[in-house]
Amino acid sequence: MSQPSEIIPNSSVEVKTIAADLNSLRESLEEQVPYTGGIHVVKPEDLVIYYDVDGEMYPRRIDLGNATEEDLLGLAAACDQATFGVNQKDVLDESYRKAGKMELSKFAARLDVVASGLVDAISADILEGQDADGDKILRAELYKLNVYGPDSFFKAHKDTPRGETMIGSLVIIFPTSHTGGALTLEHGGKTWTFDSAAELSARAVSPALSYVAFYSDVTHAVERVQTGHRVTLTYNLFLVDKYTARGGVIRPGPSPESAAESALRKLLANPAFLPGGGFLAYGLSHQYPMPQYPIPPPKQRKILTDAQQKPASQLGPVLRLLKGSDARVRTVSARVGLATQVKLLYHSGTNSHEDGHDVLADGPIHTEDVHAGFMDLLDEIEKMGVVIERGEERTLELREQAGWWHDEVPRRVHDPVPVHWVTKITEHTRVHSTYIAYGNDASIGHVYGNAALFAQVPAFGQGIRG
Ligand SMILES: O=C(O)CCC(=O)C(=O)O
Ligand SMILES: [Fe+2]
Repeated sequence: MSQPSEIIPNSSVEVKTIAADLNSLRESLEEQVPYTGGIHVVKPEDLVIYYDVDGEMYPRRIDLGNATEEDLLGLAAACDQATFGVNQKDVLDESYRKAGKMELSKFAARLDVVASGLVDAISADILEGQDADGDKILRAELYKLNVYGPDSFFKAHKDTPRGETMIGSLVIIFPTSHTGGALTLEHGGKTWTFDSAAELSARAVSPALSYVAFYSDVTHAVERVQTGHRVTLTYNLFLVDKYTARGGVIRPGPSPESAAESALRKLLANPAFLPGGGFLAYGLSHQYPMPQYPIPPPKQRKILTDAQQKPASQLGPVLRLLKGSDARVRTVSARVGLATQVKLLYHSGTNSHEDGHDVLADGPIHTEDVHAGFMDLLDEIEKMGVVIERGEERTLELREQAGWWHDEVPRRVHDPVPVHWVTKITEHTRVHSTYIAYGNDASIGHVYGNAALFAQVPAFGQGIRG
């Protein structure tokens, strides 16, 4: 068995430097904590809520800075039972979520998250990785009031995205006396706990409330409340254009992305790095909604020109919505003069992973053309995109997934474009297509394209490397 040439170590100093620089780029992009939380000092009147009670003519007033047990029981009694979303339906299931909820039409909160500085406080963290001079700000829209009495909880879930530009959620926890009800968050295999009750009682600042904001793709749960009442307001967070946003606040100062930027500049200045050009590739660390792809009927497709058929823009909305370290890739790349694009990575191999190629496409594969089975599908995949080199990192990864490997015998001759995977491909954001697979019987086969970020690097001596 001989190893494929691409993973034979080359002892030249240049190659070592490339590995070290790729490593600093990778480390600088390491996943940040996907939430932010703390205590926010407010004015006494910010803790006041007016709410309707069925059958009563006038609203009631509750001061959540000084609420008695009786006041809180009154608020809890005015709530409906909280539901949660399953397959676009609201479901009531007390084994999954036990809490009271009040719709926007039934209450008015004095708290103004923009004026009180809370949106500013979370923006620096939630917009981390976005371009400091960028034109995006956060808008918080009040969504609901919840009351978690004794034994209330909400099991692990992700919040339903409301609209294309929703980036996360903000939860405000009022300083009512309670224990338990910590929020646990999970992302990328790591978990965090934010115990707002403990935070509030540990800090003797008053009046103050506790807040936590997290990205939409973060799984979270509210642990059982042991005593007292945990009263919250939840807000949906949208990423909006600074110039068109109503009443927004511009995020504070630039956050330096300098480590990533200098590693990238050093790579580009190195003549041995992608000498003939290629791609820097980054797996997405967050999840994004993928647009739905209507497949044009065959007759209409015949008369479309190539340019009209070009589906590159279909992935454009994902690029605009990038969060956290994904956004940082785009920002840092732009600073050094590299444009990034979201593309789909298809693999034209069989289950052994070792054969076949990595293929980059600007849109989902047109599987409706595939009628002759699996090999025809592989052809179709290779025709519709750019075949890229595996590179050392990805070859090792595929080999690990397969659990074994053998000599690589390419199925066809190609001219693969060199690529360096800075961070591993993920399966958070993928497009799924079906095709008709012929075996003993015709059946439906499935093929996935995983979205990732790609920066096209010019050949040494050209463009920004000139
Ligand atoms: O109350 C919290 O901390 C989180 C509530 C929540 O996850 C939700 O309402 O979707
Ligand atoms: Fe939630």
